[in-house]
Amino acid sequence: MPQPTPPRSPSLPRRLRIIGAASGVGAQDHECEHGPVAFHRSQAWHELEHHPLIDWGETLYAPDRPGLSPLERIAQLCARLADAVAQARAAGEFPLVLGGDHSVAIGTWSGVARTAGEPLGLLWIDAHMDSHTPETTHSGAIHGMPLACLLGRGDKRLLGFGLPGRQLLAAHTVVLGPRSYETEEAELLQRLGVRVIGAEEIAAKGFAAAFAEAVAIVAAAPHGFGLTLDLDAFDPRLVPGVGSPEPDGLGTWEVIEGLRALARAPGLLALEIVEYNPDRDRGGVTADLIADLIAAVAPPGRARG
Ligand SMILES: NC(=[NH2+])NCCC[C@H](N)C(=O)O
Repeated sequence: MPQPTPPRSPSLPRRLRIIGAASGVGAQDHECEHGPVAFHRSQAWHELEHHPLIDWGETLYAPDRPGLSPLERIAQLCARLADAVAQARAAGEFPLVLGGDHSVAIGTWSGVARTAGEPLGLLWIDAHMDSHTPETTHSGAIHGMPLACLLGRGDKRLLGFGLPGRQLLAAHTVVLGPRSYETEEAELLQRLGVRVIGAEEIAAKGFAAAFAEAVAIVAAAPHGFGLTLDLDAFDPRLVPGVGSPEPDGLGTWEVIEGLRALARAPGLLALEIVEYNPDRDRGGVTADLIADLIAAVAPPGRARG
């Protein structure tokens, strides 16, 4: 049985285990629940699955029993997801969670923090801030709340999957790319001391400089860090298959290049890609991008053929 990888060792090479988290119930429109299965069936995955160091572990679903509220369904999925991610890490593998709406981040990063034993750094790349609490949300949608939960603020039923209290160190958490948010969530992040590098600041200094600054902050977390990438961070003209498209956004190449560099950073513990909505995809371009993002962090390996 391989031993867990110590957090500060270089991230690569390690086997990458993909865990699908098929939740749509955190959003107003549930279409993202089809994301993991659609990607698993796509031509893009078909080409990637021959990679000798990438495996599809399993796909988890939000339970669908009558009488369960959306929050209870998300809580049950996140509990199982946290365990699956922790198991992958205990087996010495690198977990890559594919969502599903962004509420699944509660499970992913709770599982990673639990195995690290201490709160983490996290780079949150997104068009939104996802930092509402039940008291401040305008929509009631739980995919608008996961970052607040991971910082220890939110409904108690969503806070118990990892470390007691918080899963993240606010001082080593960065939100990169937001261009659609409400005042209350921006205020919470500011109060907690989370660095937010919004779309305007990125436009002013360039993506490469903004990304480098973000990585320097999160990678300085003493017990490791993660990356969660909401596909709606990209410009929907390039990446249409997302749950909550917002005008403008990041280019694809700059982020792929950034991920390539990040994959070599010591301390990167896991990766998450969320909000894939296959219903809105056009000609598979979003699935192709997901495959490119996975390939960017995968260890180099010869194809099994
Ligand atoms: N993961 C996402 N797509 N989040 C969108 C959140 C949008 C809005 N701020 C809300 O709370 O409803």
